[in-house]
Amino acid sequence: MKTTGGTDEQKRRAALAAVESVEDGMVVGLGTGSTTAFAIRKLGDLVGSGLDIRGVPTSFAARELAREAGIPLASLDEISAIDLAIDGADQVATSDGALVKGGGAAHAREKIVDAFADEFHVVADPSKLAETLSHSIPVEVLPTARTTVSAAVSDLGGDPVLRRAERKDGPVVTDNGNLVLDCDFGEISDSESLATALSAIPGVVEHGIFVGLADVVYVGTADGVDVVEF
Ligand SMILES: O=C(CO)[C@H](O)[C@H](O)COP(=O)(O)O
Repeated sequence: MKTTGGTDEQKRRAALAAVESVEDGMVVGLGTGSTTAFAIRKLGDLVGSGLDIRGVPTSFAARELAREAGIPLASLDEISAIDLAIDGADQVATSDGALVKGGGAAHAREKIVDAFADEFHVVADPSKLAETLSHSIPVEVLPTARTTVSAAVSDLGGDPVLRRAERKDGPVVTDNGNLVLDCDFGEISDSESLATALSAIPGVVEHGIFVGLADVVYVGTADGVDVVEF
C-alpha cells in the first residue's frame, strides 16, 4: 500500500472520527488507501464486539483488508442502498470540497460507491488540504485508448504520464484491467469543467476528480480532528 505525507496518528484520528457515525444495520462503503485502512480495522473490531453492518469494498485491497478484519461483505448488486461511505483522498479543496482520488488506482469503483452512498465522509490528514486542486489527476483508460486519450488530455492542457508499476515491469493495471494516466494540469481553476471534459473523452473509464460528492471531511491533526462539512 502506498504511503503519503501525513502521520499514521493523524490518519488514525481522522478514521476513528469517521467510524463514530457508523450505526447498527448500516451498509458501509469501504474506501481504499492507508487512511481508510484504519477505519476498516476499527470497524472490524466493532463487528467483533457485536456491531451489525455490511461493507461494500471499493477495491481488491479494501476487500482483502475487510475480510481479514471480519467485516461481512456485500457487492453492489446485493444491496439497494449504501448508508455511509468512508474513503480517503489525495487532495481536498477546502474552497468547495472537490477531491482528487485514485492514488491507489481505485477511483473508478470508489466513485461508484462514494456517489451512491447517502453520506460520503472523507478521511484525510493536513498534507491533503489545498485551497484549490493542483494534484495530478489519475485517469483510468481502456488499454487500447492510451495514446488517443493522452492526446486529448494534452489538448485540454494536461501532461499525461502512464503510471508504472513498482514491483513489476510495465504499467499499473487496475482492478478493472485498465491503465492509468496521471495527468498534471497545474493549478485547476474550474474542477467541475475539467471533470466534465475528461469524462467526455472516448476511452476514459473514470477520472479522479470528485466534485460535489463529499459531505464531511475529517482531518486528523497533531492533537485532534478538524471536521469540515460541505
Ligand atoms: O483514492 C485513493 C485510492 O484510489 C485513496 O483514497 C487515496 O489515494 C488516499 O490514500 P491514502 O489514505 O493512503 O493517502
